[in-house]
Amino acid sequence: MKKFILKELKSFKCAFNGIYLALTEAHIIIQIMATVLVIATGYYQNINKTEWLIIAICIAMVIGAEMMNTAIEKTVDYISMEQHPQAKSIKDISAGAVLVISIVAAIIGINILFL
Ligand SMILES: Nc1ncnc2c1ncn2[C@@H]1O[C@H](COP(=O)(O)OP(=O)(O)OP(=O)(O)O)[C@@H](O)[C@H]1O
Repeated sequence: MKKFILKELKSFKCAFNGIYLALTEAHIIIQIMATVLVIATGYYQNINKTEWLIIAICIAMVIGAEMMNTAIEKTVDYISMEQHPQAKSIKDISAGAVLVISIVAAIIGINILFL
């Protein structure tokens, strides 16, 4: 049991290190700045509990997707820095996934905060 708990704690430590590493990435820093703006606007507009929860899901989806995208980009670059159509497809699809989530999050955010 003790071994299991120690292993879980180590996994948590690695995951927190992942968050720390992500915070050094330009795209993530921009997402964090956007998040601060959204939260400030939420307070200003005095949105209700349900709206805060929906906003929280959107923020987590966008930042989580951006972190996954960064991990995929780093994996591709780690395997090879060589230019290759397959590497381009992988990175473009991954970036496209972030875009899809960001567009939906923006539509939801605009509806809750401004309409
Ligand atoms: N090895 C590669 N082979 C072919 N095309 C690539 C390759 N690496 C990147 N690209 C193309 O360049 C684009 C930008 O790649 P890059 O790795 O610079 O990502 P980015 O979105 O600019 O993120 P970051 O600024 O974090 O590096 C990719 O979406 C892809 O179209």
